[in-house]
Amino acid sequence: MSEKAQTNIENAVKTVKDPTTGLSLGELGVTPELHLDAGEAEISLTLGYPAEGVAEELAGAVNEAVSSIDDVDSVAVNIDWAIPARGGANTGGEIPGVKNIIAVASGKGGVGKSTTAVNLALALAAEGARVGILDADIYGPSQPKMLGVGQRRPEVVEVDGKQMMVPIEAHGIQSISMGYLVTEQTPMVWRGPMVSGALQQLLTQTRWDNVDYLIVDMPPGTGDIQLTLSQKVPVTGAVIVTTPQDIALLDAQKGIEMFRKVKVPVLGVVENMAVHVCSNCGHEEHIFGAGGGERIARDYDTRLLGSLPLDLSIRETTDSGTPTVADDADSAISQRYRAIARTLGATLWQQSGVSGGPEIAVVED
Ligand SMILES: Nc1ncnc2c1ncn2[C@@H]1O[C@H](COP(=O)(O)OP(=O)(O)OP(=O)(O)O)[C@@H](O)[C@H]1O
Repeated sequence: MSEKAQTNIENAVKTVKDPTTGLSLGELGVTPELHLDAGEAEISLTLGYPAEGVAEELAGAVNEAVSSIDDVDSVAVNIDWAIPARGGANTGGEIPGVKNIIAVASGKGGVGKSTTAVNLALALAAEGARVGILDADIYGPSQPKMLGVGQRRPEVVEVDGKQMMVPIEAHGIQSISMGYLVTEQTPMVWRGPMVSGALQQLLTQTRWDNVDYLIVDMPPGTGDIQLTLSQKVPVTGAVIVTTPQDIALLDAQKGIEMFRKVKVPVLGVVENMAVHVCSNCGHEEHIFGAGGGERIARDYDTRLLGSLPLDLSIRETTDSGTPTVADDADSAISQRYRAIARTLGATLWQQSGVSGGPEIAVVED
């Protein structure tokens, strides 16, 4: 194949739009790898986010862009991904075996933060990433139940002379939780002082196995505990979960402001329980109000990553130990979680390397 045909192919591929970001592959900095043999073109693309759900669509678009080029008789497209490590935004140091840490937080309890965190973790895995989840909610750890692994105890192994916990695998993701370490009988008064030390221990003494994304299910609220955690943990970015009520949105704003103070980039907002679809007649109703997530994302110069409906199946599946995405990764609701997961991955990929990160600086009001 001529050099001209090769250049034409490269140029054509670079104009193709990535379905997740809407940006062209050229704008995303993706360089196609070409193997040309007579009229046969084999094109390999490596994205920086897990893209299982859109790989076929993207391959089709590349195929279409290239097949009309002179001298090209057949096209084969391979889509793959290699997730870069973006490092932490503060001085907590790296966590062995973890590339990116994403804190999932909410200003207020009960908005569905843990449900969103676990389904997001499973969605990232369904999209083709290696994922871990760390349940940092010491007062009400819910991940063991949501993942259906109850109060199991992690195995402890020695690595380089150090005692390390082996995460508990469930539905294809690695997990560690305060719930594996404390029992319901652990007195509440012990828990407060334990928080920061215990979390640090969970982070540094867990033998994460080659994780692209570690989702941290943060304790609810924006008090001192959360502030300390966001400073101690080398968080790459944060996701804020909110419901559309004004009161929840106000708390979500506090969450965004908290992460800003400690210079952790807010990757976006997830609006949970955004709309109720009647299971009898299909009527849609915004029982908690409409457009709140969009508004807060706009006001705070971040993005709405997506919305989830108030849906009985989310509660039933997640509360029974097989969260929505693990139950059926292709259902309409799972597709929503997966779209959020892709956008999240792509946002992190495109975030100019915060690796090494700025020095932590708490901005005083
Ligand atoms: N979109 C949804 N539709 C229906 N039920 C939901 C949805 N999201 C969460 N729930 C349910 O709401 C309850 C609270 O959710 P969850 O425990 O995730 O909230 P949380 O914000 O993490 O709470 P806390 O801050 O108290 O830990 C759970 O029973 C969960 O199954």
